Amino acid sequence: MKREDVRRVDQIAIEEYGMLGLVLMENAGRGAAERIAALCHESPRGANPVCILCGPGNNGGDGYVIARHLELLGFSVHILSLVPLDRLTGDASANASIAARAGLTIQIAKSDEDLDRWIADDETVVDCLLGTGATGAPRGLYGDAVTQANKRRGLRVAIDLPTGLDCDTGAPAEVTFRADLTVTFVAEKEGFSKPAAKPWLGTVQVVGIGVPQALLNDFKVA
Ligand SMILES: NC(=O)C1=CN([C@@H]2O[C@H](COP(=O)(O)OP(=O)(O)OC[C@H]3O[C@@H](n4cnc5c(N)ncnc54)[C@H](O)[C@@H]3O)[C@@H](O)[C@H]2O)[C@@H](O)CC1
Ligand SMILES: [K+]
Repeated sequence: MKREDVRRVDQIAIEEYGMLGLVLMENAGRGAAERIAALCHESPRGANPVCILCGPGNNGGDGYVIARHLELLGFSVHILSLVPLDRLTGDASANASIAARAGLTIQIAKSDEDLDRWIADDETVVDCLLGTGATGAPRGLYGDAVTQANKRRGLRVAIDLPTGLDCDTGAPAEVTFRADLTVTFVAEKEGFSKPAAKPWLGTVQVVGIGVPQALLNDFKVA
């Protein structure tokens, strides 16, 4: 599915079907947390604790939901946000605020040194940095975070798509998150089928976010 179409599905679910963005994000985050937990339990590299890297948009918002559900599933979780929480908006801000009030550990990384210090070598790293709203190669601290994550020995899980991968063309940026598992929402993104994308995706699992079948049919999603 093309980036534009998958974003339209979210938009139509909200604007025409009256679904709440928060509900879609909850479904996305909960589904992803369950897949991450299953992977950690079955893989010898599946470490607990889990480090969740959160970016500025709704992909970051998914990360706060994932953290809350992983804690409920018995994981020790910490969140590294690349932006101060007061810069978040909408559903991402709401979920960050819930996570903060719930006492989840949230650190704000301001430099490459922070990232180096705070991402442990053997923990599972979850990439909620950039999703379908990304344009171009990861800039600044986003590139640094991907580089640091790729150096670690633990499992890596990308949420919706690996940061740095162009989801329409499948072309990786010079710095692209190298996932063992990509949990993607609604449908596989168009670029995932391209040979260039394969080394960055790992196993791909699709998680539904609860939008009605009628809407999926309009976009020819099985
Ligand atoms: N209601 C919805 O729309 C839903 C969205 N979902 C999640 O939301 C994601 C899309 O969220 P957004 O549209 O907020 O987009 P992103 O979360 O991808 O964030 C986009 C923002 O990141 C920054 N950015 C863009 N390119 C960058 C680059 N190359 N380097 C550094 N910073 C960059 C810009 O500030 C941009 O506004 C999806 O991938 C999915 O994970 C899910 O929660 C399901 C529901
Ligand atoms: K991501």
